[in-house]
Amino acid sequence: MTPLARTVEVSKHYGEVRALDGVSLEIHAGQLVGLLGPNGAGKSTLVNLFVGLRRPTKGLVELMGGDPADPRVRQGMGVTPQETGLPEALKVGEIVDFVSSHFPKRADKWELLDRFGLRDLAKRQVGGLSGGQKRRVAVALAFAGNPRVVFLDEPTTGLDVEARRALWEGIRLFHADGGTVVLTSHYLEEVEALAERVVVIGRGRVLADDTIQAVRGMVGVRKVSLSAAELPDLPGVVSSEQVDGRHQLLTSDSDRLVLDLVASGTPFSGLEISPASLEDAFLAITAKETAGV
Ligand SMILES: Nc1ncnc2c1ncn2[C@@H]1O[C@H](COP(=O)(O)OP(=O)(O)OP(=O)(O)O)[C@@H](O)[C@H]1O
Repeated sequence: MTPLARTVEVSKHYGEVRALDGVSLEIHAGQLVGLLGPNGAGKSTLVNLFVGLRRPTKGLVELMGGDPADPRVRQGMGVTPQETGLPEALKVGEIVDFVSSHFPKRADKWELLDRFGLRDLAKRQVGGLSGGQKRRVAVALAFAGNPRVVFLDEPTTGLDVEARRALWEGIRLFHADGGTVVLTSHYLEEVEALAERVVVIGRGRVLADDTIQAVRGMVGVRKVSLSAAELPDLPGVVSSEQVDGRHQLLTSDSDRLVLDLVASGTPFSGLEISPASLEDAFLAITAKETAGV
């Protein structure tokens, strides 16, 4: 099956900065894909390449079998960039009319506003909206041309829990109708709530491309912290550092680590075990990858 969007061995450099490094990815029709990664991982760069806002330094990017910079190809695509500016003097309904008028297959305005819980704001001037309301309008606009595929770069940034859920619902409805969605996020919870497939990006590379369950297992590392003069080599440790005189070890099997530590006879104190942050988990995946595990 021809992918709806794909990159083949794509690299993108900004001067000395290598934002993407040999990324090959296929997005198929009907998929809801989450691009997950820490700050600076390359997620926005990848989205910008897919939607034709940037050109790759090396490699191939295709959207619906064509060049993403081609206006005919772009008609089938919707995007909400990470940062958007909306004309403050226009009303929400007017902006929807304005944007959808650029597309041959425009979405029904009221249906679109309902989908994203925006009907009550239709007659409000954008300049008077809260940051979260503006963000919801910006995301809804990605759907104004009845696209086949939408790219949403951190769609729920700055939204409270209720607004986030309303937005997720709008995205789910589009997907349930057969639409394809690619969204970026820092939050595993967000990707978990929406996506079936997760692509973990780190330092410009694809670190994992799997189901949400598999990625959750991969990032299910724990942080074991303790005080000890010196630690022996412990199996299963993916990274270790000293913070404020304490050892901090990341492992996917903290029970095993503690048993090995006790068995080694090493004196220690102040043992604490906590779930690792996603940031730590990414580091762990990166460390595994570097070690070729
Ligand atoms: N226009 C630019 N000029 C120079 N460097 C850039 C530019 N855009 C991005 N970069 C760099 O490329 C790398 C990847 O950035 P990118 O914005 O794609 O990451 P990201 O995963 O979207 O991060 P975030 O989650 O913080 O938005 C970073 O090191 C960033 O500083």
